[in-house]
Amino acid sequence: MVGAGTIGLAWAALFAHAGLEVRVTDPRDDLDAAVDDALPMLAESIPGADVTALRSRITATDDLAEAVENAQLVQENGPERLEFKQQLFAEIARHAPADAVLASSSSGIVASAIAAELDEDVAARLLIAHPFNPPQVVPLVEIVPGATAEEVVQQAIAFYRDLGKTPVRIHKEVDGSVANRLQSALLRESISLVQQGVVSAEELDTVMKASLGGRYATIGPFESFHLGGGPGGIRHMMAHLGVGMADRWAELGRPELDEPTITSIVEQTEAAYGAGPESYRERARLRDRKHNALNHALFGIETGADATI
Ligand SMILES: NC(=O)C1=CN([C@@H]2O[C@H](COP(=O)(O)OP(=O)(O)OC[C@H]3O[C@@H](n4cnc5c(N)ncnc54)[C@H](O)[C@@H]3O)[C@@H](O)[C@H]2O)C=CC1
Ligand SMILES: O=C(O)[C@@H](O)C(=O)[C@H](O)[C@@H](O)CO
Repeated sequence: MVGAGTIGLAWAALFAHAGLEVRVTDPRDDLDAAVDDALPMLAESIPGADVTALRSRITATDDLAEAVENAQLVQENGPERLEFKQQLFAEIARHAPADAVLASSSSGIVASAIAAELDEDVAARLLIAHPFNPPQVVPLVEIVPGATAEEVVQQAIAFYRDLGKTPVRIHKEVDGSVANRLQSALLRESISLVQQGVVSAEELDTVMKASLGGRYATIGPFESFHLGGGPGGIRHMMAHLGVGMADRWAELGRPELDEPTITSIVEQTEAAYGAGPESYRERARLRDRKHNALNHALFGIETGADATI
């Protein structure tokens, strides 16, 4: 595990819960304390996890070479800067085994860009394995190959599936892959509606949770449109509502994320959900309890070898 921040520590707890020996490396001077401080809340959000058992499988070291020297898979969770990740993977490749899978959690940087200066055999082992925060709760991992060898892609998909995740292979490298692009589109319109005074930030969240949030946890956008068409399905929906929906695209907002907008969104969000470490812990624990209950309900319904959420 390279990088022990929000995502790296969460991955470390999940990997450890799966019985893996995890070596976490990060230059932060409070690395051991960061692991010890994060584990109780992480364990609480992983059904059946035990803090002591997790900690026994996690070794923290500021020596990257020591951390990756025997790794089967390296999960990189460093700062979201291309040059940084290029240098980091060059160093990882120098010390990790020649057959190690090299995965980056990156939200928007593509594997081809990270591997641009790396040898072909290293690029063939490098891919994006992008989680959604928090990785130990949200099922999705977007598997986005670059010049990655097919057997490495398959190895990675199997690894994250065995971890209990829902890996989805993305077939083309685009900034933000799929989930983040969808999230960006939604946030853009959300900010536009709040900026116009149509709803407050908290009211928008309620609209989302009371409609699309639950809907898209159970059926996706296309199945939803299909079922919305009744027996006529998506064919009827396209004829019936498709044109109106397309016309509305021209009306969607393009807000500027300028200082007044940022201030308004921040003030409304903090007024609704608090701010600071204590508030973060309280809201994050609530988030994780609700999402785990949802996971249990959804996975409990669709069981069997080909269960998909
Ligand atoms: N925070 C989020 O919601 C999500 C973030 N990601 C991605 O995960 C990656 C990490 O993001 P966060 O955990 O949020 O960032 P973070 O800022 O919480 O953690 C980054 C960590 O990298 C460490 N670091 C800096 N230089 C390093 C080095 N040379 N070697 C090892 N570690 C080093 C820092 O000390 C820090 O602990 C990014 O690529 C981000 O795009 C992916 C999904 C969600
Ligand atoms: O929201 C998430 O968990 C992921 O989509 C992310 O990659 C990050 O939050 C990212 O969107 C921040 O820009």
